[in-house]
Amino acid sequence: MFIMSSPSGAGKTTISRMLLERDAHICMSVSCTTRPPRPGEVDGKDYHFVSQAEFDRMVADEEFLEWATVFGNSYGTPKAQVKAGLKEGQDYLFDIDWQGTQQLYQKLERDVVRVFLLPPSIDELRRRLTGRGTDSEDVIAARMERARSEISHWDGYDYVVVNDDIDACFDKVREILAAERMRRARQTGLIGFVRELMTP
Ligand SMILES: Nc1nc2c(ncn2[C@@H]2O[C@H](COP(=O)(O)OP(=O)(O)O)[C@@H](O)[C@H]2O)c(=O)[nH]1
Ligand SMILES: Nc1ncnc2c1ncn2[C@@H]1O[C@H](COP(=O)(O)OP(=O)(O)O)[C@@H](O)[C@H]1O
Repeated sequence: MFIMSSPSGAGKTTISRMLLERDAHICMSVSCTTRPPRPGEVDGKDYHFVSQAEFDRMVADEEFLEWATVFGNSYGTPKAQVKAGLKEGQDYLFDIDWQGTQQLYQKLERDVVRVFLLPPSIDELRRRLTGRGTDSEDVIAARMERARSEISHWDGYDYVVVNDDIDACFDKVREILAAERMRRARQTGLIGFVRELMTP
């Protein structure tokens, strides 16, 4: 479970898309949200867009691995897809906030890798939010307001990467993923091979 969090606008979505395009072994954990779709967002791909009533039902029926309220909207990770995939060794990418990260870490610590992206500066963060052109000025102001408190949660992550140059940032994220895949505990497929090597 490869989690990427950042203050809104720092570049998680962009880096996630690059990773999904270039790494055939990881797929996205698609969250449910009550926020309305942005232009270009596809239901079932970017998010499952659901009503508040449907979200509340899913919470009551314990269908989420974790869920949280962000910017007044509800977001949650549906259990079913991820649990089944993990069992088969599938890697999942999560674009979730610090609250969700904490919940996943508490439940599934050994399977979790936590990466936090930082913007190179507060001014650049504002430029990116404005440049993205998806939010009104009020929403951007609220996201900027929240950015500082989100950044304060950076100590709940294993890795921190500054997203200045996009390609350099992407390379670093890929290196983290590659190294984490090489952890001995995750290479259970090598057990037979190592035994064979040790056999006199
Ligand atoms: N806890 C949690 N957070 C989520 C989930 N899905 C998205 N988020 C977070 O909700 C925040 C807002 O996401 P979004 O509305 O797509 O705007 P963004 O900040 O521009 O990506 C981001 O910090 C996401 O990482 C989820 O399933 N659970
Ligand atoms: N390294 C970068 N340099 C310049 N612009 C960037 C960079 N990374 C992302 N962006 C742009 O900043 C905006 C916000 O990025 P996005 O990936 O949507 O952020 P998030 O998902 O964290 O809210 C987008 O318009 C994106 O194209």
